[in-house]
Amino acid sequence: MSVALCTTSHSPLIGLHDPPDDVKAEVDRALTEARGFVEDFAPDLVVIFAPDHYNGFLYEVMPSFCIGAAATSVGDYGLPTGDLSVDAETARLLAKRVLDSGVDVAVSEAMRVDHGFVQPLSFLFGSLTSVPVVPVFVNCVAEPLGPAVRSRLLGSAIGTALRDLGRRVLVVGSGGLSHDPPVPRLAEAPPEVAERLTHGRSPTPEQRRVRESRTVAAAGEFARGAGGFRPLNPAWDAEVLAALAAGDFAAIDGRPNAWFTEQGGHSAHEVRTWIAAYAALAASGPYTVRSSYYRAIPEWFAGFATTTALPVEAA
Ligand SMILES: O=C(O)CCc1cccc(O)c1O
Ligand SMILES: [Fe+2]
Repeated sequence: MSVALCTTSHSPLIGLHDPPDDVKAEVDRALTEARGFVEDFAPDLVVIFAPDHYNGFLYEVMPSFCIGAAATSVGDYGLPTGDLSVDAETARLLAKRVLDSGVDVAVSEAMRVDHGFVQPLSFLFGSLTSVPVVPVFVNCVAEPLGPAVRSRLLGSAIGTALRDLGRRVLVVGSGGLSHDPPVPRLAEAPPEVAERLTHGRSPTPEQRRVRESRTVAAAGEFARGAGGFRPLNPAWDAEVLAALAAGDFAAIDGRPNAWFTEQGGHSAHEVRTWIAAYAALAASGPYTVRSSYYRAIPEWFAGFATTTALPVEAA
């Protein structure tokens, strides 16, 4: 078996509210390089760790982690709808192995996923059905959150199980780094928003359109330095990227959730998906980062990074 990694920030504002052409071209080059890396590796299985933004996972039941044995895209922000080509048998096997390791992962036979999963999959593979995939949801926004170290243990358990599969597995992490876009929070939500965070899994197209145009408007304000949003934090982003590149999980394991929120903003918890993906890679031994791109892109409301990595002996 062999394993490779690609982690990338996502932003539904890509294509809807773009930065200047030179920045867009620079990101396009970085993403094209990542796609080339994935094509060269030619995975026969993709394990993707990604968050959700109250589209597929709501407070009706909010697991910390969930492995999907079937999954459908809700098609938020104009992204493709429809089923992912989930490798159900492998998903169920990985869930069993994760549970055996002592991490209480939930399972779903009907998972719904949003741009957190769909954007990297569409970008890296051109469709949701090009490669067999195991989707792994990591709760990164719905408080209360467990400690970040649990995502490392989840990733580590999955990486250990992957070693026995005899497959070519690409692990993907989707999200981060520092960013604090206007995702509602239950503790501060007025009743109608709390209702939506709990039960609102089927918004009308009009409700979706209104919500998404609010995100675009907020990104416009943020890019102009208005709106009172928490700034991006390139120094913190660099610190996290360096720790992951070095396999220095100890630098992150002991951090309280407040560290992520204070340094990177509420959505910075999305780096849990990167921690899980890097831990899955680390289960196959020492690794080396092959490419690492970073730029703070306020138009996309994101400290935006994309990395690729391989085990040392394969690099
Ligand atoms: O509409 C939402 O719920 C949030 C959208 C969103 C915006 C910027 C960066 C992200 O990672 C992200 O998810
Ligand atoms: Fe996100």
